[in-house]
Amino acid sequence: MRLRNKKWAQPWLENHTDLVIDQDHAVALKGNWQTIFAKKQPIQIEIGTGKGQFIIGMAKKYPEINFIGMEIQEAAIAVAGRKADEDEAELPNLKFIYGDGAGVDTYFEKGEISKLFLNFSDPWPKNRHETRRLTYKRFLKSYQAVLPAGGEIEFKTDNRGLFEYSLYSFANYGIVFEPASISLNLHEDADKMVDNVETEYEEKFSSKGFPIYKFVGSFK
Ligand SMILES: C[S@@+](CC[C@H](N)C(=O)[O-])C[C@H]1O[C@@H](n2cnc3c(N)ncnc32)[C@H](O)[C@@H]1O
Repeated sequence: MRLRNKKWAQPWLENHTDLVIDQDHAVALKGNWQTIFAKKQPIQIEIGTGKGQFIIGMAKKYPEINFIGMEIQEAAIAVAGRKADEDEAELPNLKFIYGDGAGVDTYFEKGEISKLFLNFSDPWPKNRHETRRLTYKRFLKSYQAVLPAGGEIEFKTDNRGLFEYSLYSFANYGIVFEPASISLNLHEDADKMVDNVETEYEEKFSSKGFPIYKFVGSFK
């Protein structure tokens, strides 16, 4: 997803550095993320948060967890941040990082994050772009570096090719597959939908009748 540049984005981000943290500040916070939240509680992150619908929904639903949405595109992170800022709910358990998911291990210490979400990541279907996929082994290595042993990764997509590739990538990396952790049509699975928080892409594709694939696994 490429959003058009937005003139207001850069000045807005400069005025909201307490909510949307830039890469330099994120590196400086390594090991001390609890200090910027109102309450000391587990931190979960989404990489590629887009316009923020999922992470804002999670922050509302689970006030006992701190959430961070990470996004590489300026226009998208500004839309997400502004949406959270203008929401009628106070969300002291939500922050954003304007940064690259590849650098996640430069922002967090091992165990500082308890769970990681990847939602509708860009599929990069050409073989020569494999290294850009957020489920490529280089990314998995950096996720493992910030999660505790047994830390979970949750992945949703509408893209069957990316899903198949990612299952191989997870298995090759040694991510543990729990029983019943794979869904090939999430929205037809009432049990798994109970706790589901929809993303923008999920809403768009599921409303057109496309199946949504979901994987939950954990690092050793
Ligand atoms: C297809 S959109 C999905 C947005 C949202 N998660 C959803 O499900 O509606 C993928 C998002 O991932 C972001 N992204 C891609 N590579 C990234 C990276 N290396 N680090 C952080 N964000 C990234 C893109 O800029 C884009 O906003």
